[in-house]
Amino acid sequence: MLTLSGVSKSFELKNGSYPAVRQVSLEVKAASIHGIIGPSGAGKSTLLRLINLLERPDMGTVTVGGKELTALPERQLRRERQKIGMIFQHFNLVGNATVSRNVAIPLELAGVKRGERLKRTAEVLEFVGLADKAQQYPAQLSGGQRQRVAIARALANSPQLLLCDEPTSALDPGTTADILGVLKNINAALGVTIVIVTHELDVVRSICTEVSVMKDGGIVDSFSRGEHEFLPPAGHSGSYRQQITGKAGEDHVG
Ligand SMILES: Nc1ncnc2c1ncn2[C@@H]1O[C@H](COP(=O)(O)OP(=O)(O)OP(=O)(O)O)[C@@H](O)[C@H]1O
Repeated sequence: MLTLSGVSKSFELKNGSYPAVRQVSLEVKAASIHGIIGPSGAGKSTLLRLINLLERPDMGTVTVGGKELTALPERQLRRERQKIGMIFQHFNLVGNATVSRNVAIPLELAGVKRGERLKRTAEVLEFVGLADKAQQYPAQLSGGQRQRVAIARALANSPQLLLCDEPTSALDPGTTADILGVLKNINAALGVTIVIVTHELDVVRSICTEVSVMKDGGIVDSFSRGEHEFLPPAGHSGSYRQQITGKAGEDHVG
């Protein structure tokens, strides 16, 4: 579904160049929920932004749904990007637009006609359980409701892939469980592949089917629910794999 091949990204700083992502190759299976975990500064968010080319890789290729995004001219890239939804830790809603308008923005950008836009907006708001909030403004909603609006907006153009950057880090535990339920449902009911960057091991335990561990810009370990059972939190330290599955892993963080 998604293939990264030898992808690298450096940032130019005053005192030289900083390699945030180094030579990452990664295969994300269709209809999986793929978690990317690792310590702060490991390059997780940068890697996620490289998938939809919000950041351009310095090297390597990004292929989504059989199309090599890194080879596309800008216009075609914009069209392909519409098939990739994204949500963020702080929701990134437009404050002076209603819930309904927020959700309709990507449809407007995609050139969808008004009638179809209204229909689709109502559909996705219904899907996330916010049909009754359509005419409210983001400031009138709770954190969990705002993230639901952001999810509805990300789903508006019927994406095949949903990228989630710390989607529950600003939410309390109850609301986190709620939002994870919505993401699980998107994956199960709509078959959308999900890539989720998180530093919360519980998020990985509760919804991910595959896990990549990042450290210093590279992927240092990967494992799946198929090969290991994910355990409830035991509170012990050790590698990320150890904390999630109880089995020794290849990273030695924590
Ligand atoms: N636009 C930028 N310009 C300069 N440096 C950047 C930029 N974006 C990220 N970095 C640096 O790249 C490194 C990786 O950042 P990134 O946000 O990808 O890490 P992360 O694993 O997501 O961390 P966190 O969990 O703290 O969000 C960090 O050292 C960060 O300071």
